[in-house]
Amino acid sequence: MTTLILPAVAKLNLFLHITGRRPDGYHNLQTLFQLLDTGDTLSFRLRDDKQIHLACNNPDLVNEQNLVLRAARLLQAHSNCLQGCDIYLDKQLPMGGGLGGGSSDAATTLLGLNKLWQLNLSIDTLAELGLSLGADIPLFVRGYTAFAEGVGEKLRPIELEQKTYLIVTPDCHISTQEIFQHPDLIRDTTKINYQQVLTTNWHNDCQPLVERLYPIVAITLQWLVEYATCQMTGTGASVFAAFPDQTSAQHALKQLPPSCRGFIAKGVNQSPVWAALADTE
Ligand SMILES: C[C@@](CO)(OP(=O)(O)O)[C@H](O)COP(=O)(O)OP(=O)(O)OC[C@H]1O[C@@H](n2ccc(N)nc2=O)[C@H](O)[C@@H]1O
Ligand SMILES: Nc1ncnc2c1ncn2[C@@H]1O[C@H](COP(=O)(O)OP(=O)(O)O)[C@@H](O)[C@H]1O
Repeated sequence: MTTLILPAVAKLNLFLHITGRRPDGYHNLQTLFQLLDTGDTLSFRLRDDKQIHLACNNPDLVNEQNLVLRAARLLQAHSNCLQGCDIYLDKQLPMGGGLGGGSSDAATTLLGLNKLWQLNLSIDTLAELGLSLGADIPLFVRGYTAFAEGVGEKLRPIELEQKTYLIVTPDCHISTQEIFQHPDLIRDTTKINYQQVLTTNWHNDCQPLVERLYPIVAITLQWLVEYATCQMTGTGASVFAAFPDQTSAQHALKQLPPSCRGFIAKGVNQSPVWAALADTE
């Protein structure tokens, strides 16, 4: 096998509870990660030399900070691999929107190159490598909808109804770091256990602060709530609502405020990257 084309799907945080702050400044959280069926696509082509090249439909994303390149270089160094690759990233997901696109791209890169370079590293090892690059990456490496604790790396799979979601991203960029460092962030929510996940009050502790700092997010939620119960994902700026079917989601999407991007996606219990990897066997 010398080429591989794999999806890198988005996630939603159906709830995001912040339960404390660790000595290293990171926050302990409890979150319900819902994987979606929609996202970016990555193509990998094997090289016989050690070079790793990235191309992308958005040229601004071609730089050493891109999580795809960082993941590829980390894996190559970790495994002392003598091969390289050409990677093409077809970027479709809004960036910095709380949808985990960058993390998902990184996870798909780890999974894809583990296969292409025939490294046979375990999923635990790939998840650990991923965690050193970002808190959300283990989720996408493991590839199942999950209840998460710790910084989001302690994952327990959970089967959820596969609902249709409308995801709306207002035109603003929110830094995850800014929100976590803010003195007014709610960081003392009572912990729940796995048995309480489906019955607890689903909310996002970052949402009140983000609505205050970025009024465009509050306005977007006010627009969406006219159609369905809605919430913010991650540290924003994207918001989402579940709809009973595709038609009603389409109806709301057609009325989207001009400054927003929106798309419809289905919740899935397993990441499509696993089916795509299985197809290559
Ligand atoms: C909170 C979540 C929920 O999904 O938000 P989104 O990024 O998706 O919006 C994620 O776990 C974010 O994951 P990720 O975006 O990978 O965060 P990282 O790069 O690891 O961290 C960015 C910065 O946020 C802060 N941070 C992040 C995660 C965490 N549990 N506590 C923190 O305090 C740290 O200051 C860190 O330097
Ligand atoms: N492949 C990538 N796709 C998107 N963003 C990336 C990528 N690599 C690095 N980044 C950086 O990571 C930041 C967060 O990206 P993303 O994962 O899309 O958002 P979030 O963490 O809010 O869900 C972006 O603002 C960008 O600077």
